[in-house]
Amino acid sequence: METAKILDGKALAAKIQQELADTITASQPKIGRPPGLAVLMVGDNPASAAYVKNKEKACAKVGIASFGRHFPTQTSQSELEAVIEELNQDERVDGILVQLPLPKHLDAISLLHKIAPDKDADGLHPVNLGRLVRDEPGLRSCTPAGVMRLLEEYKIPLMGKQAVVVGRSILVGKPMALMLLAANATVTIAHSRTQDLKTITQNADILVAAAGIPGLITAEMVKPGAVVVDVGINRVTDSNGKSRLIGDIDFTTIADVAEYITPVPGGIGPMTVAILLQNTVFSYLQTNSN
Ligand SMILES: Nc1nc2c(c(=O)[nH]1)N[C@@H](CN(C=O)c1ccc(C(=O)N[C@@H](CCC(=O)O)C(=O)O)cc1)CN2
Repeated sequence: METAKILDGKALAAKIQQELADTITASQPKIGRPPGLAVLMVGDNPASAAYVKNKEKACAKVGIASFGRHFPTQTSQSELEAVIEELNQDERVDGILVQLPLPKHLDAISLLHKIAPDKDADGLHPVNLGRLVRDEPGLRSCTPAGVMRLLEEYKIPLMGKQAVVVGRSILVGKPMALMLLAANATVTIAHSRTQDLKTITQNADILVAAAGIPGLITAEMVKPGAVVVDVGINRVTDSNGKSRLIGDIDFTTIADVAEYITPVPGGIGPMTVAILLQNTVFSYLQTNSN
């Protein structure tokens, strides 16, 4: 087998961002304001701070106004709920998201419930997850929707294929499985308690690694010719003290087995941000459609 073809999320994300910028330029004179996104960040997690900065930079690039707020670690649940309620009422704001993970004393799920479903830029509100379960239009979770968009761009067939999702988080694993199912794949979800993971992954035509465990998927766990999507974003420190980002798969060896593969960085990460912007513009256009 030749070396796998790269599913280039960075290039596709740039294309989506350009399309969104054009849509905003065309719509803004009629609507009278730009789309707005509010990213709420609590505490000082350096990775989260970098992702939030990245999201705000991407917003500025396409013409989305940022209404982000940064709160100290000790902020209470009720203070955050009040801010979300205020943003729900703010007509300049089309999308709201709470950057995850949150400090331990906060209940993320109950905060997500407070976001107005039509401003739920992350697609994590129960109403939007329900719409996904029922195959109805709605705001979709950014990372899995980014995976689907990338597979579509490269015309990867999904109908009737065996898809295995490793990971069952509400952010990625569960919505990912539902989206693959909606595309008529036969879906298996594996997780930390799965026995004999290798036997399951070896059967996958489409393998999505979203377990948050660096290098979990190795070449012998991959079916020759499979499409391997790496959702992992793990920062590790080399023996020489240098920090770098790696995914959940052993990229170098799997590239010799798979037909398509996503890199980290440059794969699903940029797609997550592109879909977030897309969700915000979708809400903006929906709100102002009459
Ligand atoms: N509320 C949310 N919280 C979190 C989400 C999310 O979708 N919604 N996902 C992750 C973090 N994340 C976005 O928030 C995210 C992570 C990584 C990237 C990205 O573009 N990564 C680059 C590399 C960046 C680097 O060098 O560090 C890449 O993969 O090429 C974007 C978004 C958890 N929290």
